[in-house]
Amino acid sequence: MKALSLRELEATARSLLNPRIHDLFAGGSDDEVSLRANEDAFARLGLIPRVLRGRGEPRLDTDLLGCRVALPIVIAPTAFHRLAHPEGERATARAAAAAGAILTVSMASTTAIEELAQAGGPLWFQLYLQPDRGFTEALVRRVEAAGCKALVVTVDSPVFGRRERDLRNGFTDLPPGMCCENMRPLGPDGERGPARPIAFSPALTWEDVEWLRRTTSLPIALKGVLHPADAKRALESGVDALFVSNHGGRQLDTVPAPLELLPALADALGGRLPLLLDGGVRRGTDALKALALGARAVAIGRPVLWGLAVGGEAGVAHVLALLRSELERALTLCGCGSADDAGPELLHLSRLEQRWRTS
Ligand SMILES: Cc1cc2nc3c(=O)[nH]c(=O)nc-3n(C[C@H](O)[C@H](O)[C@H](O)COP(=O)(O)O)c2cc1C
Ligand SMILES: CCCCC(=O)C(=O)O
Repeated sequence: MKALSLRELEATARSLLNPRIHDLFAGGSDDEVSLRANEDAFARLGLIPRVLRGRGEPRLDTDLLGCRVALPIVIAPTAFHRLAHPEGERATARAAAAAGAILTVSMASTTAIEELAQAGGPLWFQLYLQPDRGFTEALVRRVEAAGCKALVVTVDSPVFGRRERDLRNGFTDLPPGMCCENMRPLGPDGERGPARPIAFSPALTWEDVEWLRRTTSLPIALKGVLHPADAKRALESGVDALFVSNHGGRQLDTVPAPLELLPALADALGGRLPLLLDGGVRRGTDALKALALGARAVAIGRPVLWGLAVGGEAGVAHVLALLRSELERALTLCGCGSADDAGPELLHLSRLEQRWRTS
């Protein structure tokens, strides 16, 4: 029986997964305050529909960083898909391609980027800038050659978050036979060396982003920019988009939900950069709320892992199909013909917030 919602799918995945793997996917850092905040923020924000607008069937297709996509829902980068299903990222890539959705391939993907490109769908590649610029540049060339359409540079990880579930469970490394395939340097004959560990560096600066800007002509999105002052700084570095994200509550704990930070970031940027949002998106109404507050698209992390765990490619296809139909229904119920029709007037802001936003 197919799950009727992402919540049902999550429960099924939990019953199927090894508890250590489930915790690795589900967990957040420290007290998991941010993890809980992400979903709560959507539940707390109400929608007030418009009626009798006659907009017909809503359209979901849009442009994201030069890619024409069938829906404003992107697959966020998540590590280690082969821990969820033997076909791992290959299954995810096929489901994304069939749905016309972008897959953001994690730097910690357990499948090589060249294999994922064979699925034929649009791919973005997530990068942790490595202190070894030579390695980073070689990886950028590799993902360019594989046909990736953008780089998503994660900037919220100057050090890895402390995930107490993994410490308790003793999860330290991938099992034998699995590694971060894109961390294996390619030799001159195309043979792959042993995988390097991913470095998380507190020494990175905007200059490193500007170096990357000079090094590639691919569009660059920065993932994990949350402060309006950093959003403005990002404009100067020549990047093309921002992911408003607290890394699914896995890095700095007690960071508010991205949904709550979105309005201030949208105000600071005044439309000069497209914003994507991830963290806690589990329903079409969640996606609609983010779009109404100014996001161009949302991204989903854990739901894809639940889909993979339950049904491999078909499971991920089901996740995308559920969210797609829920978003269509939510737009229709709000009297919107597309995301362009969805603005903050659909949101039930408290009196206090209304006063703040109009002052
Ligand atoms: C198991 C797991 C692995 C992740 N791996 C990465 C990663 O390799 N790189 C990255 O930038 N973000 C990573 N993230 C964060 C996601 O890209 C995304 O920000 C987050 O999962 C969104 O929240 P959601 O899971 O509530 O949808 C990971 C998240 C999870 C749950
Ligand atoms: C070395 C793997 C990094 C994955 C990651 O970013 C996460 O688990 O949140």
